Amino acid sequence: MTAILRGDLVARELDDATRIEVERLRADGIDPSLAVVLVGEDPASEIYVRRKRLAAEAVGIRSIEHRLGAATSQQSLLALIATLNADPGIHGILVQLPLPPQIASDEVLGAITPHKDVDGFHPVNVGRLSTGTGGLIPCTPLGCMLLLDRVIADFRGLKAVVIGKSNIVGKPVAMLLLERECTVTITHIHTRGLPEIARTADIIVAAAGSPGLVRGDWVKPGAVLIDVGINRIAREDGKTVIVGDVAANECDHAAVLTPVPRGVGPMTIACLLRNTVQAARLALA
Ligand SMILES: Nc1nc(=O)c2c([nH]1)NC[C@@H]1CN(c3ccc(C(=O)N[C@@H](CCC(=O)O)C(=O)O)cc3)C=[N+]21
Repeated sequence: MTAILRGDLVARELDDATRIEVERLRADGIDPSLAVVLVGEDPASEIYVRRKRLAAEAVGIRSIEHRLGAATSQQSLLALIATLNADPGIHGILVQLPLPPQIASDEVLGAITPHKDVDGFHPVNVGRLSTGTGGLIPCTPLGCMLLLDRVIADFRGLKAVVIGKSNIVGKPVAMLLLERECTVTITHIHTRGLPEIARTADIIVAAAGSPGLVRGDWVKPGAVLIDVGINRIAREDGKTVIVGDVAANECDHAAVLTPVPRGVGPMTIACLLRNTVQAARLALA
């Protein structure tokens, strides 16, 4: 029988620790503050930005939102980022993705000063992750590792298969698994023989953005499944539901599975808040 690893419950514990850290920072004269920049009116982004604001306020982090129109130029966005970089009262900066087509995301993400880059997407933080030299760790990959820490005591030598090669999840989570001395195979939906490769895994991190991709016969008995997928699909009754990348109903021979929703998603937000207090602590140094 599969153990369901509820990310929303683990996130709540993380938030309790973050709340205490916020109080400590306040006592040291720092009011941890997160600036979230939203460009355009993407409905999913609205949901996530709202969730981030509510979660930040619940732990005492000041959340400031900057909403720009969909036609905003890259230059105007870069000017706002420069202002936020220079503002000593702002400790974390997050520019909600995706951005409208006229804006080059990598230029924008590269413009955020690395010590305020609470997404961990800046090349400096990516480099620090790759070399294991500190820095801010991307929220979803960090959330995956904190969930795995709940069920795995010793990672050394375990076989991990990451499905998905995005800069946001696939590549960084593979690095974190490597740091733990797993043997890591990074795959993607075009990988030939993907089911056979997945079947060798003690740990599967499914981050391909492909609903129900990981079938039951891709999973060896006793494997641990981290489902990062957040796929919105329309049901027969026309309602939109969120499903993961794992065909959960076929995987009751797995040892552990994170559900979608209430799995990795809430951990992403909890780790954003944790990164924000880490960045604020840096401001004290
Ligand atoms: N610069 C940037 N950083 C991000 O971290 C970032 C982003 N842009 N763009 C969009 C993605 C997506 N993302 C999620 C956050 C929380 C949930 C989450 O809490 N999901 C709930 C369900 C939410 C719902 O009902 O839709 C769950 O899985 O239980 C999901 C997805 C952060 N993102």
